[in-house]
Amino acid sequence: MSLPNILVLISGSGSNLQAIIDSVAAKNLKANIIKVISSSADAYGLERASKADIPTEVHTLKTYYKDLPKSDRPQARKRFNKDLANLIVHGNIEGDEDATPKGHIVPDLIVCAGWMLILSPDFLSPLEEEGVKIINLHPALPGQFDGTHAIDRAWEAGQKGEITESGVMIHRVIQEVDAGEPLLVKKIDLRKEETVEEFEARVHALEHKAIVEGTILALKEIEEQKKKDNEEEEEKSK
Ligand SMILES: Nc1nc2c(c(=O)[nH]1)N[C@@H](CN(C=O)c1ccc(C(=O)N[C@@H](CCC(=O)O)C(=O)O)cc1)CN2
Ligand SMILES: NCC(=O)N[C@@H]1O[C@H](COP(=O)([O-])[O-])[C@@H](O)[C@H]1O
Repeated sequence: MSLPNILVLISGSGSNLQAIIDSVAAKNLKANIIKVISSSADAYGLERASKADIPTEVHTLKTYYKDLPKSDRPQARKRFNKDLANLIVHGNIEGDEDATPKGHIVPDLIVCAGWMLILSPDFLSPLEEEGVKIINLHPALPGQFDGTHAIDRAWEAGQKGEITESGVMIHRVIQEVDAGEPLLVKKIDLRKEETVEEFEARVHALEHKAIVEGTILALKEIEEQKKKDNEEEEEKSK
């Protein structure tokens, strides 16, 4: 039985990518990491991937924005998303099916592990058509602090006594940011006496568990769906 293939999207340090790499190496997470794509050329996660002999690509928005007037940025961002989808589905940004590199693999699952750009329908729709599932790690509870700087926002709310708990979640990626169905939610208590750095360290430790468990859950769902599809095909062929 071949292992499922995952592609990881990152933008920064890649500590969650490292948790996935380590879990694959320990054969806890039974999957192939076929590629890491970073939205930043400076992401340390690229080094983590290279050290693990995982192919990497850099796909930066600023490359598309270069020398453009701000009024042209929406169109450039549309192109950025389309090209990223083509890169993942066809192995080239043009989407040229005749130029798909030999041995190119379309992932079963994309894991957003600190990918810090909102993915538009120009990306989501082609991947959905290809049957590729996408999950995201977000350091907050469902509906609590969508978007960026969630850890800082949770800590500040805790300091004000507005909340007593936060958490991390692995959720399906839909157009509405951080609003996709959660696959996994892990809660964490907020402590008044704690600095934001101390809280952040506890959140990251929780993330590193959640990203592995959430990826395993997503892959299990994919495998179960594939089995069901195969059974339906067999029924039809009788
Ligand atoms: N369509 C979706 N795209 C993404 C989702 C999602 O659920 N749906 N999750 C995010 C990850 N994420 C939080 O978990 C997140 C990351 C970044 C942003 C954001 O506002 N990005 C800005 C740029 C911010 C910056 O440069 O500091 C932007 O894209 O313009 C929101 C949520 C991944 N994508
Ligand atoms: N909204 C998305 C978001 O805030 N993602 C956050 O980016 C960090 C990536 O760390 P890493 O690069 O060390 O894995 C993580 O804290 C993750 O929750």
